Amino acid sequence: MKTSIRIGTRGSKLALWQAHHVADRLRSAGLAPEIVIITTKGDIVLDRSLDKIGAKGVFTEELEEGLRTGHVDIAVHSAKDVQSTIPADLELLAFMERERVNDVVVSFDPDLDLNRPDLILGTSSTRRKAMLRRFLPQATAAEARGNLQTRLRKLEEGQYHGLVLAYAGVHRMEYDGLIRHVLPETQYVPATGQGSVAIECARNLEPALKAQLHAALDHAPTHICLATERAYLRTMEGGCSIPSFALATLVGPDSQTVHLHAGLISLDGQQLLEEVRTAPVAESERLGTELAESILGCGGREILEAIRQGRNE
Ligand SMILES: NCc1[nH]cc(CCC(=O)O)c1CC(=O)O
Repeated sequence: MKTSIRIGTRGSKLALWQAHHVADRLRSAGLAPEIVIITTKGDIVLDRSLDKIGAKGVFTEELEEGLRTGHVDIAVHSAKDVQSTIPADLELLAFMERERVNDVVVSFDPDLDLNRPDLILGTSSTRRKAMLRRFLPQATAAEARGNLQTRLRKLEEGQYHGLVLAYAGVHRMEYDGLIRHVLPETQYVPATGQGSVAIECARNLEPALKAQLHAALDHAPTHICLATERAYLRTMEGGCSIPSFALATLVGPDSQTVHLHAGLISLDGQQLLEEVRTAPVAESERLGTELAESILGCGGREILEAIRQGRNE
């Protein structure tokens, strides 16, 4: 069996951190990893917000093409950026152990007060914008696209008082010193997959190699949680640009119960639909699907329809 593994990744600093994290694990498992940088549409189109370029797969398509042609053996993604349904000839082989899931506010102002009346917070996520409108109605949510470094430069230039970002990315880039507030995950529920790294491969990759990669990279509890959240997202039919959220955790004496907190918020923050349900681990995907069906049936469909109509104007 071959031991050299070509790892496909985007070229951003965060993506490269993740690819190196994978490479380290593979080396420990006796494999010889090599990192191959592949540029995606999401890296090139920086002047429009994600919901306008059609967020579906903007960070993944070119990587997936590399898996098909055999140019790379595996592709590394932030799990949050992976579409809810992936092409039939590809599979998600592993989810790596999840980081703290929270959103955080970073700022150069050590005393940043989230309740100041003129607060401007930068974010590019529809979920975060909607949540800010609801939970911090006095604040202005301003568009902040680009990679972490670009956003921090805009922050430094004074375009915002703070940025709302995933703890995971901030921590991986070693900007922990700028974290002023950790937003509670029970209120600012994170996006599906936030904080985990996903490994994708072609279905027809050599089975023994797949097994070895899975053993080296997969974290079983994270995998269960992500499968639950992804089943939720798939049923929500939205991709990453709709303001849905889902956080699964394992609870109970033997971590044999999945606890799912998920929902949908209207863009103006006025309507928040959320539910908490639990199920045995063996029924985790059904839990995700059923919770999504419940949200859709209790007004979620109308929220999604309103968002779609707004976008098409
Ligand atoms: N959509 C961009 C993106 N994709 C993954 C992360 C951070 C790492 C993670 O959530 O795993 C980020 C930046 C952010 O949301 O602040």
